[in-house]
Parts: sequence; structure tokens; C-alpha cells
Amino acid sequence: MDGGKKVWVPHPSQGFKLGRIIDIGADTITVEPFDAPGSAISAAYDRVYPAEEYDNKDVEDNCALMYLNEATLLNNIRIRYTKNHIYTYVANILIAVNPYFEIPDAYSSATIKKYQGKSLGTMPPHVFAIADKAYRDMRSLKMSQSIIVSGESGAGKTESTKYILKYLTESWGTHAGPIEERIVESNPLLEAFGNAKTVRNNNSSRFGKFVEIHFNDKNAVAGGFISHYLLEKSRICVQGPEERNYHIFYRLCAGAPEDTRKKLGLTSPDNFHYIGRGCTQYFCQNDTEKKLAQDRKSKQLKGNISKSKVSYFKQGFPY
Ligand SMILES: Nc1ncnc2c1ncn2[C@@H]1O[C@H](COP(=O)(O)OP(=O)(O)OP(=O)(O)O)[C@@H](O)[C@H]1O
Repeated sequence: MDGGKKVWVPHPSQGFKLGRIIDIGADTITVEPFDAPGSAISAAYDRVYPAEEYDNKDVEDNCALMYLNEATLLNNIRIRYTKNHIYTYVANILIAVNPYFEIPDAYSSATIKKYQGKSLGTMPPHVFAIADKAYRDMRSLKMSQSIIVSGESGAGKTESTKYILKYLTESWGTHAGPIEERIVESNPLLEAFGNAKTVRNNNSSRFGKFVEIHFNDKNAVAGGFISHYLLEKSRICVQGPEERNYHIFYRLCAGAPEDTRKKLGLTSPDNFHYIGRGCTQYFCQNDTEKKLAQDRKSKQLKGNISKSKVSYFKQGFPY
């Protein structure tokens, strides 16, 4: 690397800083950051990365960057994020940044239609494009396809999986009738019993999930299967001060019908030993009568809560 060249240099709080090389030593390179003229940061050779020519230009696929390295990849994703473009490709891998707010029209039926049958890269990066590629590959190769959704807690894995299911069932489930409805409806139920508030995510999945979507010989959705594993059982008895037990308990307290309230002696979550010692705050979107009704609509809880379920829930509500 030459003196005066524009580079990215590691920074403890900002990840990388853009600057110009002012000295090349035996083991380190010294860089003057553009946002702090007169100051200098030294770093090992292999931690200083060449920068793109244009600082604010973004690309939809990181592979299209002139210099692909840790710093330029992060910068490209950052620039796109500031423009509300949360998805970026690295070839056929999709990187998603959790926006923590609803991007208008991002997952609507109209958007689903735009992605149907389009090759990867034809349309802006999107989780629907990945779902569509998997579907098209299944059709043409006549082989099962897998989509691996990975990331740290709160990264958006659960939401992304739901969007993939929505895409597949809405696009290719037209002949499947109630099956597509059931696949999508199973989510609220699984989340009620397997998701909880943690310090990192108000709707954290406390179990692993392997979701299968089955297609028939006409390539339409014919069914699905969800295997779950490693549920965090200790949460049933103990929760951290800012964490909660599983959603279902709070939802019952918030929105159970009168007869169920009487049978279970439901009052406020603060009054119960196993759910009252952590955070007992309700979340307006999650803990409502509507949400509980959604859980119950998910077939297994349909109708009045049965006797066996009452006794099951009673275990969760000992004083
Ligand atoms: N694409 C998105 N658009 C808007 N909000 C999102 C999106 N993805 C995630 N979120 C928000 O971030 C929250 C956390 O996401 P999610 O539950 O999917 O994370 P996760 O990776 O599954 O976490 P965990 O591993 O803890 O289960 C969601 O409840 C939602 O509010």
C-alpha cells in the first residue's frame, strides 16, 4: 500500500474508520482519519484495508465491490441500511440487517408477486428472492432444498423464516387450501409456548426449529412439519430480572375469557410465583386478547380450553 492511499483502519468503537496513510513502518501502518485531522491510528498491516473510490456508493451484491474485505463489506451494508435497504447479497447468500421498524410495503402481496419466478439479482436483494430461488431449484432439480437462517439473538431469524413461509404458501399454496393457513398459523402457537422476552429480544425463540414445507407432484404446497428441539426448560421456573417466562402465561393473564380466568384463578402476573419474579410488563402488541385469540385459533387451542389444558395451565399458575 502506498503513502497517501485511502484506507480503512480498525477503530475500537466504530469498527473501522476511513483515512489516509501517513506512515508505513516495519510492522504497522499509520493512518490519519478523515474525521479527525491531525490525529493518527496505527494498526498491523493485515488489519488495514484498501477503501473503495466512492465513499457513499453502495452495491446490491458485495461481490461487486472493487475491494471486498471486512471494512468495505460493513461499509456497504451500513450505507444501504441508511437508505432503508436492509438486504444485501454476497453471491447467493443474503445478509439481512434488522431494521427494528416496519418498512412499508416490504413484505406485501404486491411485493411477493414482483419476486415470483425472477432469477437472483434481477430484483433488489430480498428474502423473497431467496425463497423463490429455493422453490425454482426444487422444481428444476427435483431435489429438496434448504434455507439456513442464522444470526445472533435478535438478528431477525424468526421474522425472516416467517416471511419465507409467507412467500412460499402465498405464491405456491393456492391449491393447498387450509394447509397453507395452518402452516402460517402454527407460528403464533409455537411462539406462545416457546418464545419469551429476554434482555436482547422481546420475542426470543427459546428453542431450535427445523421447518419443512412439503410440495406435491404439481409443485404446490401440500403440507409442512416443524421439528423443535432444545427448549430452554429452566425458564419455566426462573427468569432473570428483565426477562419473562413464556408468552402464553402473560397472554392468559391479559386476555383469557372470563370462564378460563375463574378456572385458573387468573389475576395479574405479579401475583404468581413462577412468572412474577422476572419482568411482568405487558407488551401492547403481544399480550392482548387478539393475540390470545390467535393462539387459540391455531388449531390445538381451538374452542374453549379443555379440562386437560386447564390442569396443564394450572401448573404454571401456582401462587
Ligand atoms: N425484517 C424485519 N422488519 C422489521 N422488524 C424486524 C424484522 N426482523 C426482525 N424484526 C424485529 O426484531 C425483533 C427480533 O427479531 P427475531 O425475533 O426474528 O430475532 P431472532 O434472530 O429470531 O432472535 P432469537 O434468536 O432471540 O429468537 C422482532 O420481534 C421484530 O420486532
